[in-house]
Order: sequence, then structure tokens, then C-alpha cells
Amino acid sequence: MSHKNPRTGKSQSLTIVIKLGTSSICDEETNLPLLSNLSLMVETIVKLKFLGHKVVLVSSGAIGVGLRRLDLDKKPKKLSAIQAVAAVGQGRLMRMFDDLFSQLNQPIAQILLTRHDLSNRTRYINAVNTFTELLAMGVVPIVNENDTVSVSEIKFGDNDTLSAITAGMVNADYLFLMTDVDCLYTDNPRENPDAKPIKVVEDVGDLKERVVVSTPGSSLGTGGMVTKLAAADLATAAGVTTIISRGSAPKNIISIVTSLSNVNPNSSVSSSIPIHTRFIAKDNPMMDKKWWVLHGLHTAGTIFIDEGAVKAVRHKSNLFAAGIVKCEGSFVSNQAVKLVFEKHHVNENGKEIVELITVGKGLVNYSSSEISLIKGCKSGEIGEKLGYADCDFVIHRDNLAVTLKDPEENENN
Ligand SMILES: N[C@@H](CCC(=O)OP(=O)(O)O)C(=O)O
Repeated sequence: MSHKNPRTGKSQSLTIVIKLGTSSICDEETNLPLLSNLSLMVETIVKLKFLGHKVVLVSSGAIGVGLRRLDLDKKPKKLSAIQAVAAVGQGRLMRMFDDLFSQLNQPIAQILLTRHDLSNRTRYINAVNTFTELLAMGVVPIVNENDTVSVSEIKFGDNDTLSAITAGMVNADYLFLMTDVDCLYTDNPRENPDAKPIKVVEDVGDLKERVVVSTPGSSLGTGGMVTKLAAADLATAAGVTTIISRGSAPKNIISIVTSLSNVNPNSSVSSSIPIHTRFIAKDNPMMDKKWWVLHGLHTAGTIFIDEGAVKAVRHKSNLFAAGIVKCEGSFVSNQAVKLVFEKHHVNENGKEIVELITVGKGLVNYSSSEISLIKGCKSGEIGEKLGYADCDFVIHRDNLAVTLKDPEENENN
């Protein structure tokens, strides 16, 4: 069977990332593993591999499996206790997957990641290289957050985000977010019978007016629809078509991929395909490094820039010290900072309003204390102020992801 890349339309082997949430792995009441569901997922992945595709599984469930093993009814409140439970569960979760995949002769690998791992370019590239090798060897990598070393501020927060970051790392064609509903609805379908399914989303930003997103995550998971939308935003920006589909029907993935790969992904799709929501991938995905700066890195501080600098960086210039007004937070060189601009308005009552506009995010060449000394200076004055000048600019344009596209847009907000 010939499969086509949803973006390029070319026949090829597709790379598919599948995210399985806790509610698809463990029973919500008993925390016992949902064996039939897991077996169906394993069969589906092996079938996708048989069809020539590469598959990465992002699996939650360590906490749920750990709770069952330790005979605990509820997730503990203390972070270190949750980490301990996950450490107990992760090994058993992998053993369960290995048992199931081994029945079908499919080797698997465990990959545990944290956001912090991605904030170091070398570690990020190492992770990408490992994925590439594993996929070339025909292995199915199974990814989870490294709960043992994650602490609140460096946590992904949820495995939906982790799956989107993984999809970007492996340049996936599809990301499937498997959940406990068929698709995204205009409201909570369990409470509102008039809630309508949303089948195709061109821009996650436009959804705000169409959807009431109140679905909380399962009792053990940390996600919910809010994190699924954030994940879809992240993955589509990296050029990955993102699908929300029902976790209890893994075989739907095969029907969806087969149907979508044989039609233009932007055209409407036959109604015989299982119901799902499809978020269309951006045509001009962000360059790998900028995407990494924007989404992989923890934001360590904020730099306020003037209007001239906003225009310059929007036109792909480096950020020079001359355009910096002030900085907040404590950071060192090579950390990521947010770039903002303070726009002053006078409202109808004659009161001055200051609007904070986010311009983007970049990797700095100077620390916060150095920037406080050189802000507003010309490049030639940096040596005089600091006693040395490592670089003529504060952020190189290749390390700068500008998210502010149209200044008019912000004026209307
Ligand atoms: N690392 C945790 C993930 C928790 C989590 O994000 O769960 P979910 O919202 O179900 O994807 C675990 O394996 O239990």
C-alpha cells in the first residue's frame, strides 16, 4: 500500500508519534492495567511498522502502575513521593510493553527525557541521534518523562507537551494524541448534549472563540484538553499533522493514516473514517533550532526592547545592546530569555495604559548583570563598559525565534 507524506504528498515511510495517556493504560478506579487496550495498541503499532512506517510511543502510566504495585489508592501530594511511585511503576510499565511487543517479535527501547535535557543543545542533539538510530534499527522507542529528576519548574507538566516535543525532534509526519474522547468538541459532551465535534482545525489560536475547554485530565494524568491544544499548537508549528483520537480504539490510527495519506490533507475526508480532530500542520514549519529555542528551553528571564529593536528583529536582524531598555530575572549567557516590548497607549479616559507585547525568545550572549551595564550602548562601547567584549550583539539572529508577526494584530487586541 502506498502512503504519502501529508505535507509533501510524496510516497514514503511515515514517522508517527503516538501519545498514550494514563487513562488508556490503567483503570481509573483500580489502577490495574487495561491489558486488552494495551494489546490492541501494540498490535496496531506492529501493523504500522509492517506497512513501512516508523513509530514512537510516548507513554504515561508510570505513576498509575506504581500505585498499584505499592497498593496505594491515591497519588501522593508530595513531589518526591510521586517521583518514587513513578520510579516503581516505570520499570513494570516497560516490562509489560516488552512482554506484549515480544509476542510479536518487535524490539523496543526506553527513552526518559526532561525539558532540562533539551535546554542543552548537545544533549538535545544526542537525544535526536539516539531516536534516529533506534528508528533506523526498526526499534519502537517508548518515551516518558524522567520523573525521578524532574522538579516542578523543569517538568514538562504533562506528557502531551512531551509528545509534541518528541514529534518535533523526530520530524514526525503525524502526532496522535490518544484520549478518552473521540475528538475535540465545542463543549464538554458529557455535560452538554449540544456539544458539536470539531473535525479540522487550521489554527489553534482560532479555537478560543469556538470551544469551551474545561475537560480536566484523568485523576492520575496531568493533562486534559487544554494541554492537548497546547501540544497541537507546538507540534503543528513544527510541521506535524496532529490528531486527537479515542485511546480505547487504537486501530483507528491505521484507518486515519491510510485515508489521510491517500488524499490531500487539506481537503475534506470521507465520512467513513473514524471520528477524530485533525490539526493541520503549518506549511512553513519553524527551523529546527528556532523551534528548539522557543519550545525546548526554559525561559530564564525577560529583556525589554525598544520599538526600533522590535522592527529590526522582525526583519531578521541580530539584537544589539542599543535596543535594550532593561532586563528582568537572573540569567547567564547561553540561557533563553523572553523578548518583550512595552507599548504605551492613552485610553478614552485620558489614562496612560502600558501593554506588554511578547516579541519572541532567544539565547543570550551576555548575562543579566552584563546586559544591565551595556543596555542602550552601541556595540563599540561594550568593551569599555565591561572591560571585554565577547560579542557585538546580545542575541544572534539564528538564536532568535520571533513570534510577533503583525504589529497591527496586537494593536487590535
Ligand atoms: N510521567 C507520568 C506522566 C503523567 C501524565 O502526564 O499523564 P497523562 O496526563 O495521562 O499523559 C507517568 O508516567 O505517570
